[in-house]
Amino acid sequence: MTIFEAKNLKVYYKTKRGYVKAVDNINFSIEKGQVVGLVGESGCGKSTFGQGILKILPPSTFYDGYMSIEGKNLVKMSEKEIRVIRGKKIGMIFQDPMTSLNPIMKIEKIFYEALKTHEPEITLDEARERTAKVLEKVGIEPERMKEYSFQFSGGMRQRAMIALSLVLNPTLVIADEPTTSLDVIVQAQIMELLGELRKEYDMSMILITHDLGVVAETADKICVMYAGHIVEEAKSEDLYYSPKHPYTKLLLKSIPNTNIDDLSLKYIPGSPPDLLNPPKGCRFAERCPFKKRICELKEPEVVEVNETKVKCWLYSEVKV
Ligand SMILES: Nc1ncnc2c1ncn2[C@@H]1O[C@H](COP(=O)(O)OP(=O)(O)OP(=O)(O)O)[C@@H](O)[C@H]1O
Repeated sequence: MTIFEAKNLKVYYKTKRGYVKAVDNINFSIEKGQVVGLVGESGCGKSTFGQGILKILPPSTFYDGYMSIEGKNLVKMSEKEIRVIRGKKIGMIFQDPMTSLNPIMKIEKIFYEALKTHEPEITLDEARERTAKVLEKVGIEPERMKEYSFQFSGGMRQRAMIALSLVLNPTLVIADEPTTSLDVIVQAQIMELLGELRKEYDMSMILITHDLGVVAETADKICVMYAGHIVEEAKSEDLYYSPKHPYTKLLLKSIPNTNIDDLSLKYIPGSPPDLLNPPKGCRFAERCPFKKRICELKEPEVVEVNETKVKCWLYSEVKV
């Protein structure tokens, strides 16, 4: 069952110099219980997509196309309507836990406030009970709800934010770089926790990261974003073992490994195009080692190759 989908979705920032086309005509879907990784270099539009789903971007942001949660069109929803969805239907986990965990409120108060927004009748005792349960699930002793988030370690704070995103039992959770600020060991623990919770709650999760290595084990499907477009969409193992788009291939090569003898390329030369004025052809053409003439002239369509969707002229039937 499809939980969330986007069709020809555009999310543009309005600036004095024009529109920044951060999410430009993307198609995306996520099924119940599925984890979808959204990966790509910094600035490719991942966070814009994640935050655009919840419409927590500046009020001047332009939305067009279609996106829906359980069939309800979010593009057309008013701020009042979307407030009912935020937290309750769609939860969000940010890179910096302080975005959600107000440092001057005790943990229990933060959870109480979140619950009250959607369940105004809830009592403090009921909220405490629900908070205790969900804190336990993420490995935090319930008594610690009496503390402030600054008394927690980085990993614990991240766990508390995950608990906060789960307390309303949302259908979809969007996790935006949930482990970037943590050390490698804690990073692995948090990823493991997210994997366990996803099974237990049968929730769908969009996992946003610049690091393909992070989503390797957790995601069922991976979407690779480049300059506002999704350029490849494939099952995780297909993406790793049989990448199609030249950008995905380079991205995989740039994953750091522990082999000190391997001094091969660890970054992709060049930089992404300006999204105020993106090129009319393929947006990756300028950096692509396999560039053909058509690539700079015309935007490629998305084609399906062995169940992988790829937006690249190399796979097109059209001979040029
Ligand atoms: N408020 C804003 N106004 C104008 N442009 C913006 C705004 N926020 C982001 N952008 C631009 O939109 C594009 C996409 O940014 P976004 O943060 O979504 O990328 P990202 O892939 O999530 O990168 P990162 O991993 O660095 O967060 C970038 O070109 C960025 O400069």
